[in-house]
Amino acid sequence: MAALSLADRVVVTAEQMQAIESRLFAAGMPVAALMEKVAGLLSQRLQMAYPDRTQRWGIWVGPGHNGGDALVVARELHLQGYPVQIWHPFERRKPLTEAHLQFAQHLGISIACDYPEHCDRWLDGGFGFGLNRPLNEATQTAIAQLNDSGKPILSIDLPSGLDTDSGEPLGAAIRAERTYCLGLWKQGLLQLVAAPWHGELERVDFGIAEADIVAVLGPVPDRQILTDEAAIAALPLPIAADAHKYRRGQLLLIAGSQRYRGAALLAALAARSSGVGMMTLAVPASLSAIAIAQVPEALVVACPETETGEIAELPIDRDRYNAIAIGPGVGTGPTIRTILHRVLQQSTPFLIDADALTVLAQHPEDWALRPAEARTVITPHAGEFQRLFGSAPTPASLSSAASERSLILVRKGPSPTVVTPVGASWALVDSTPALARGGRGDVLTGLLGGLLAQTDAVSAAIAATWWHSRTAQAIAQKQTALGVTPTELAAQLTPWLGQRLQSEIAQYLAS
Ligand SMILES: NC(=O)C1=CN([C@@H]2O[C@H](COP(=O)(O)OP(=O)(O)OC[C@H]3O[C@@H](n4cnc5c(N)ncnc54)[C@H](O)[C@@H]3O)[C@@H](O)[C@H]2O)[C@H](O)CC1
Ligand SMILES: [K+]
Repeated sequence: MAALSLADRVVVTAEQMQAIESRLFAAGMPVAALMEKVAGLLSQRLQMAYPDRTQRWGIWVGPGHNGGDALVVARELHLQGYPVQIWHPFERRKPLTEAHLQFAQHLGISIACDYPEHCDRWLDGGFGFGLNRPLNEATQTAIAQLNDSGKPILSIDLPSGLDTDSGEPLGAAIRAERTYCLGLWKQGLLQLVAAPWHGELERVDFGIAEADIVAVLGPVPDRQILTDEAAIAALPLPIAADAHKYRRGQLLLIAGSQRYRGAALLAALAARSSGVGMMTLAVPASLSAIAIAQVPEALVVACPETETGEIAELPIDRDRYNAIAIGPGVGTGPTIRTILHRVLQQSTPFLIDADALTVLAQHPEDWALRPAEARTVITPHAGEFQRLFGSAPTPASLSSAASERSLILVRKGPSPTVVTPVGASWALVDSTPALARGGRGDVLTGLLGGLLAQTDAVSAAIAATWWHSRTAQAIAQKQTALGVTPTELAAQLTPWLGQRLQSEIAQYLAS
């Protein structure tokens, strides 16, 4: 696998991108030359992706350099024989943008001040990382016209209107089919709130020197992209030659209730795929027969159950586990809280999800039971995060939750993100919306729990997040998004990883 450059991995705020850009300019790179280079690369990409020269391109041009980029692309597309229509509904513009607008006019490209109909596709060069205040009404109307046109929109750098750091629309935002992020990943694009707007994400590398990135972000940047490289390194592979089932990790998975039987099975099947050495599966007694039938390698503990079919108590006396996971389908009754208390007080690495998170959200004082040095992982979706911490998951709220509670946190949803107590984070860029489906969280919990028994908590979180999202993407590619059932996901984890690691496995066997 080719080593990735720092530019592939880092995530920046608007301020950081501006600081990096300023270093390039101060070192002698002319602003116009950089725009020419970046927009030239983008224009080549667009010509490759959209070779049909009968299709008319609409180019929405804003007042700043995002608009300048769009004008360079407009010029190149025009010169390559595409019909091009510019729309520039702004009175003022930066000098470089003005120069490109004049040149476009000189070339005879049609420039409209009012919304032009009859474009087959739009390029959004309205605003990029320079957007610094809410959009006025006229611009919001322009964005609505573009979004309502029904034509595909491709955004330059960011969908216009999105805040570069938070990913929130500042009044309105372009709903892009694809966003070509320029140079470095912008933090806002990787936030949950940005998901409805950015479409497919693609980065256009333009060769920013590592020294300039390091000068602004430091040698080990806090916020990183969750790359294949990082995830594969985080897997508990290769397995040591002296491995023994007890040394390969022992997991206690506490899951299921009469009401939610499937959750326990999905989690257990996924845990099995993690390669965990031994799994003890604690379920209500009435589920034990089906659990043994489905996951014969698990040591199934049939727990006494409450009247409502939840686990009443945990008939396990020794703590010999490398990790404990609780949550999928356990229910939220008082006995679950008692079990949670017991596990919280131990120092065993602990993964808490689903119903168990609901119980904790109802009793935040229970967090105090956790020893400070113990590793705790939680995997909330946005709603669970809101209930637990009282705010939507944002870069700031995620890192303060992780540091205050000393948590390794996996924020589920689009661009799932792993956050650590010391403020490091890894965001997966292109997850699949096909994962938004009941039961997928149970699969993630099982997989992560199994990995947690074998490796450190941060590695387990990184590896599980990547593994389960990438497997889902592979299923969606073959069987459409409709085919990404949690059952199929659990079943495909191992085959997909085997296929993905074929070259690594061959190298390992040859060595
Ligand atoms: N990163 C790089 O190295 C390169 C970036 N390029 C492109 O340039 C934009 C950033 O350009 P900038 O001029 O700084 O900002 P914008 O184009 O996003 O727009 C700023 C422009 O708009 C005004 N403004 C801000 N907010 C509003 C508002 N709400 N309503 C109206 N006007 C607003 C502001 O005053 C400015 O005049 C980056 O995204 C890239 O696309 C380079 O071309 C290549 C290298
Ligand atoms: K844009």
